[in-house]
Amino acid sequence: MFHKIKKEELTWGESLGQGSFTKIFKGKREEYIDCDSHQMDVLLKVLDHTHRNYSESLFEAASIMSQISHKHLILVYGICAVNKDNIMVQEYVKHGALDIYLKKNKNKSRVNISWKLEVAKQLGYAMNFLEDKRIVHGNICAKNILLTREGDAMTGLPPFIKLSDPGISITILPIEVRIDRIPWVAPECIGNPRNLSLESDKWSFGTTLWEIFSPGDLPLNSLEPSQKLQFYQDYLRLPAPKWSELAHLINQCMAYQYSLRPCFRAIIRDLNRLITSDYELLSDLPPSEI
Ligand SMILES: N#Cc1ccc(Nc2nc(N)cc(-n3cnc(CCO)c3)n2)cc1
Repeated sequence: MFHKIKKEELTWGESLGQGSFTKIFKGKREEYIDCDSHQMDVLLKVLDHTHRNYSESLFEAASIMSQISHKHLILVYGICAVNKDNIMVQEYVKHGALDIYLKKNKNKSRVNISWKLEVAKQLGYAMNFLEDKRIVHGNICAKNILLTREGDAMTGLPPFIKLSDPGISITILPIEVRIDRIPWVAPECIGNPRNLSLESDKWSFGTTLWEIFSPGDLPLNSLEPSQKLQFYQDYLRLPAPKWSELAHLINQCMAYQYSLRPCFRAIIRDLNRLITSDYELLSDLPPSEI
């Protein structure tokens, strides 16, 4: 399951925003290594009191991430559940969530094509690891990608990302939330969330690729819920990026027929082809032209 953390071990820091049904805070965790104490930066993900009924799902998310270890998966130290509070304690990732980082840096030369391809490839490695272990994540999106290292084009140091926990499972969330999460939630999961599978993670990966390469836009952000539903009923596609090979990979992942979606080994191979392809032609285009 997961390690139980005592409230006394934790010191609360600044609020860092919120996830779905959770608030996140920076914190410190006191821990004793060979009987002298160490203070470690942690991220405290607190379930909203109004959604205490979801605590089991938060614990399930913590448990899944605690059972596996991979360099591109977030490290979860454990859970602290005292009286009304349900808190997931995880490693503090220096640069926070990718969706916010992309918005803040959308015209910065640092966040260029090779930077984005490197991030996409690392996410592919994390997903391939989960696929090999038959573990469904269920909430792949740029908001759940955390940036450990920004990278530096000058020294050729690549960025480094970690995939966050999935949070409250889509399988217990109301239909309104599923519709609101179109186009990240795969079509087969809208009618019946129990269709959540390794294949639906591939769909979400495609949407996340679109996010990474869009200049900080949110896909279908301007659509009403009913229009989002119609988007799926009409088998529509996201606006294709100009880079046709990238558009092709996104559309393969976002195949309405889930058996046609490529495995992550194939996705990584295609990403490597994009990396070695003549994208130099593209790299002097402004990001919005990709
Ligand atoms: N300014 C700023 C700043 C904000 C956050 C962090 N660090 C951090 N570490 C984590 N382990 C998780 C998250 N996190 C962010 N958003 C979510 C909700 C969606 O998962 C989770 N952020 C660092 C700097």
